[in-house]
Amino acid sequence: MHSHIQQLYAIAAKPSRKVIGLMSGTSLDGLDVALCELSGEGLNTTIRLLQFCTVDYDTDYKRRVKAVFSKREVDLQAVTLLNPWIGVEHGRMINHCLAQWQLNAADIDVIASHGQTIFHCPKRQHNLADYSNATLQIGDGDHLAVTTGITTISDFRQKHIAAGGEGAPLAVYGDYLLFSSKDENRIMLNIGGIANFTWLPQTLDAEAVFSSDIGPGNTMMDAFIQKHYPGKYFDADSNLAKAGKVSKPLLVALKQDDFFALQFPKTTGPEVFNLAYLARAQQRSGTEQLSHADIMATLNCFSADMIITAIQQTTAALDNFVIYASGGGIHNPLLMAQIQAALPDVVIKTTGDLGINPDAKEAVLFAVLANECLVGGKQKFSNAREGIPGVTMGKISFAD
Ligand SMILES: Nc1ncnc2c1ncn2[C@@H]1O[C@H](COP(=O)(O)OP(=O)(O)OP(=O)(O)O)[C@@H](O)[C@H]1O
Ligand SMILES: CC(=O)N[C@H]1[C@@H]2OC[C@@H](O2)[C@@H](O)[C@@H]1O[C@H](C)C(=O)O
Repeated sequence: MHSHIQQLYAIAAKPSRKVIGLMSGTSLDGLDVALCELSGEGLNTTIRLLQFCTVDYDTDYKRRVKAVFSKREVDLQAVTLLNPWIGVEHGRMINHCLAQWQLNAADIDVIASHGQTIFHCPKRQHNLADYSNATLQIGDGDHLAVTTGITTISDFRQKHIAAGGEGAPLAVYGDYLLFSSKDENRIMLNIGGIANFTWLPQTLDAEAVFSSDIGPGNTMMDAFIQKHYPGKYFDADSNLAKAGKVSKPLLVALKQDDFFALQFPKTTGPEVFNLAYLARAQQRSGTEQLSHADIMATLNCFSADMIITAIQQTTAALDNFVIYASGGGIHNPLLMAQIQAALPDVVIKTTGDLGINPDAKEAVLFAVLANECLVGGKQKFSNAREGIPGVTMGKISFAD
């Protein structure tokens, strides 16, 4: 047996594994690094979040990635150069975290890397008969493995697409395994650049659970701030949005998109929900002259309303469910207040109440997927009807 396969075998046979989960999302704010200890597999998975940090991207990093991020036309050389460059940069960031945590590469069993999505394109978006659902994450796993000296599992989304899914959201796989409960119906709501949710009925019925994107979370608000307030990245504490007034005509126009009429599950990204989308809605509604504050108030309300509608559609016949929120949007007080006001009887907690720091939740998800890649498979979780194939995801890169 090759020593690398032997090493994987040994890791899989351990009573518990130390996995670093990585997530770099659509907000491009930083790399979320979650050191997890996992044991078991499938519904018997147990996890402890040992360490978490977000390594902020500097202006130069953001500029490089933004040059190719969610754009139809880019410099192909830039994409080719960024693929290994991001792998190495993420590797260096992990090395920095390990030093801070006073750990060595040898203390870690595997890294689980999401990479950086630069384009997400389900079939209904490109509409080209010869092509399937497609998504592209860069930040190559081999470069991460060599830079850190740690076996790396990466590029999780391609298998999902190969097996019939849209490549996202993958949250359902981790949420179902970690957060399903016989005691209550749960909505796991993640408000990142794009908002998504997982429905976890207390029946634990694998055929009924699903996750779906909802629409914009922070992405349009962030893009607006970055364009009009150079040097700022988001509307801290919703201060600008709070100073404005929601424009009803603009809000109505923003909600007019075929995406919202589609059944769950569905996926989207900043390729759709961006400043061009806002400009078209302003033009249609004759609201080009609105103040920045009014536009931000309206974008905030747009994100909140679509989240509220998605939750109401999913839980229509139920009043006993709890929302567990995560993602950067939970730090946006106006957004959260609007959701709570529309669902006054619903308890909104965070994944912190379930032992997982809400800022770390997505990085933790990839650690769970890596654990499933190594030791899972006995618990066949799938729902082909909902585009949730029962497959193992991730590609393995060795460090030498
Ligand atoms: N204090 C705050 N006030 C308002 N918004 C905030 C605050 N802190 C964070 N945010 C929002 O959270 C965003 C970061 O969210 P997060 O890290 O979940 O994004 P992501 O992981 O890139 O997203 P995705 O889930 O789409 O991949 C920021 O860009 C900002 O919009
Ligand atoms: C293609 C892609 O990177 N999608 C992300 C993005 O960020 C939020 C939402 O859009 C979600 O669909 C997904 O990430 C999470 C981690 C997921 O797959 O569950």
